[in-house]
Amino acid sequence: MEVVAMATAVLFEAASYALLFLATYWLLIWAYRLLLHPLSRYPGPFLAKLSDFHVGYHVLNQRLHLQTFRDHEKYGPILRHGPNKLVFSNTAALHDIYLNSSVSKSAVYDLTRQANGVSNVFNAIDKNLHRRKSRLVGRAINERSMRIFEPNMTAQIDVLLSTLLQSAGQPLNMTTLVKRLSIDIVGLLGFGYELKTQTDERDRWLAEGVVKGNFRINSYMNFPALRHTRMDYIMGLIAGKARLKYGELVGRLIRSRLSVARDAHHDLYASMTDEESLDGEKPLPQSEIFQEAVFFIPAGADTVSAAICAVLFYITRASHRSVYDELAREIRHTFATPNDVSGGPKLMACKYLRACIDEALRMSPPIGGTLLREQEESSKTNGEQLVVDGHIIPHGVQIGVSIYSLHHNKAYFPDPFAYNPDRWLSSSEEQKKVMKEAFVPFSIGSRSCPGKAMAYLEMSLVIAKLVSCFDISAAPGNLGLVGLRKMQAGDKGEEYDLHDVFVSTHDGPYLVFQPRKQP
Ligand code: HEM
Repeated sequence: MEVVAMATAVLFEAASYALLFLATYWLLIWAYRLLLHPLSRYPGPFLAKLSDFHVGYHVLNQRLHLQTFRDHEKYGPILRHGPNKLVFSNTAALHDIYLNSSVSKSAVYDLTRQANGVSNVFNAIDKNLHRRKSRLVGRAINERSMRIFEPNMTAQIDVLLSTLLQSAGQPLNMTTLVKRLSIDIVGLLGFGYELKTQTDERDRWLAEGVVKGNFRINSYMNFPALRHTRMDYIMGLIAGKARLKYGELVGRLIRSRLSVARDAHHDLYASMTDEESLDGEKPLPQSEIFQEAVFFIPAGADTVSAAICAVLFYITRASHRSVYDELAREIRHTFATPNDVSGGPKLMACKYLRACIDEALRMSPPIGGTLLREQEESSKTNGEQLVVDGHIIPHGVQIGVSIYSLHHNKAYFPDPFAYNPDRWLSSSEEQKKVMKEAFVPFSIGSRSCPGKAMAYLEMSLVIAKLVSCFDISAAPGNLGLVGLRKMQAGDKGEEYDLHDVFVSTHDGPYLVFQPRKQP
């Protein structure tokens, strides 16, 4: 009995010492981060100075882009947003970070790799590896390739139009329909595969699966502790079933692609193995090519669908009636029927359409978070100094510009919460220059989006065809409010509600489509 009591007392004492040690350890770390850390003089939320919990909480809430904006409003253009992280909201920092050859993607991108460890163009941090992948992927989705791919895209958009014709007069959730459309398009682009989620139920779960996958990687990137603790297990469970299904689907896509000739489709696989494109280089191993094709699903589907739904949301708000009328006038004047809408000089000349798209991308950027970067290893070892917006950045500090905050910075975009396509057309040349410099939905520099040409083509074709084919209005009653963000006191205007999971996800708008009489 006595031995048990003694052992319990010893254990109790050991546990107390361990707790005391842990408490002292964390107190010292927090005191260091608060008072002595090289970033201690930078303003930011108290909790963010001590730990990643501030950012982690808002990441799990899918509202980090909005919180970062609010923190900028409170603390100014330079924000300490983690013990070792600085976030900016101005163009000087944008250039110093993203156009700087001594800066690379942050090591947090490593956390987005698949279990097999193979990297893709998005998470390849090594510059040489990235350059090679980027050249090959870029060729598959540049403007030239898009001209060849356009008939596939148009055929899918026509499926959407026929769905809308069949349900004319009913309120329809555009998030559901546009996500299916954009997934079907990237399936064709990546693998030459007809997923047919617009017309067939089988793979419709993919839309939700992509969101879960994005949520997981975004949580890891912003709150890396999740990756290294048992939380990973919980996150795995959240994404678990979807991940298995995803693996099964990818296997099916690859088997189907390999069962036909290389040039049977104009897709990423054909482009990346084309001798002319390779220009004497060795092709990437098949596993890597398919890794790129798989990445097209989150990269090319949810981004474009967020943008299209945002445009549809803004142009159908009652307060934007004049925007809708002007857009309809331009499209219907340029194209006699929906079938006449195609890529090329006429579509490019639709300046108001482009302004409507750009204004939606500004207010509701599909990737609105902070793309984290850090000083290159080689630059550190050469003893070079990294200077951002006049600040010397200590080695190892994570840096980035919050795209949502930049796009809502009053210094560049007066009245930032007003959806005003005209700002892109009728502002002074000087003001246009200021806005263009601060408008970065596709990011800038060597890691900017190679899918920009495809995205503009898809967004323009969808909006132009819809406006040409239908009279569109917001659904009546409460359904018409789905997608409207609850604004904070002081935010004027109406904004499309995006949930930040790296690539944003969304719901609504619910719209009603009335077919127009065609000539
Ligand atoms: C409106 C639509 C789109 C937006 C707003 C957008 C935005 C972006 C942004 C901000 C990045 C940089 C991410 C980072 O630095 O971590 C990026 C990267 C990328 N995007 Fe897009 N994107 C769009 C559409 C597309 C499409 C249609 C594709 C192709 C199917 C695509 C393929 C990629 C790829 C492959 C990367 C990685 C590039 C690299 O790291 O070198 N994107 N995109």
